[in-house]
Amino acid sequence: MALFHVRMDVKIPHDLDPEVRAETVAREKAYSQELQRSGKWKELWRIVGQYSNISIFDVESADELHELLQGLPLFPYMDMEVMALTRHPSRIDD
Ligand SMILES: O=C(O)C[C@H]1C=CC(=O)O1
Repeated sequence: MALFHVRMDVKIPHDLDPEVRAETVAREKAYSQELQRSGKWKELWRIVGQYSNISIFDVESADELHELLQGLPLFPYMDMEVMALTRHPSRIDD
C-alpha cells in the first residue's frame, strides 16, 4: 500500500469545443467515480474558489499512481503536484 496526496489544477482551454469539453468532463467523472468505488481514490475535495482538487490515492506503487493519473480524461488539461505520504511516528491509531 502506498498513499499519495495529489493536487490537480484544471486548466481547460477557453477555446475548446463545448461538446468536447462536456464529453471529456463526463468521462472524467465516470473514471474518477470508478476509482473511488475501487478504493484507490480515497478522498476527493474541491479547493474552495478554484477549479482544483485535493485527492488522496491508496495504490500499490508510484508506477500504479502514474498510470491512473495518465488515464484521466482531463490529464492533458491539468497541472499536478504529487506528494508521497508515510505514517507519522506520533500517530496513535493503528
Ligand atoms: O473536477 C476536478 O477537480 C477534476 C477531476 C477530478 C475528479 C473529477 O471528476 O474531475
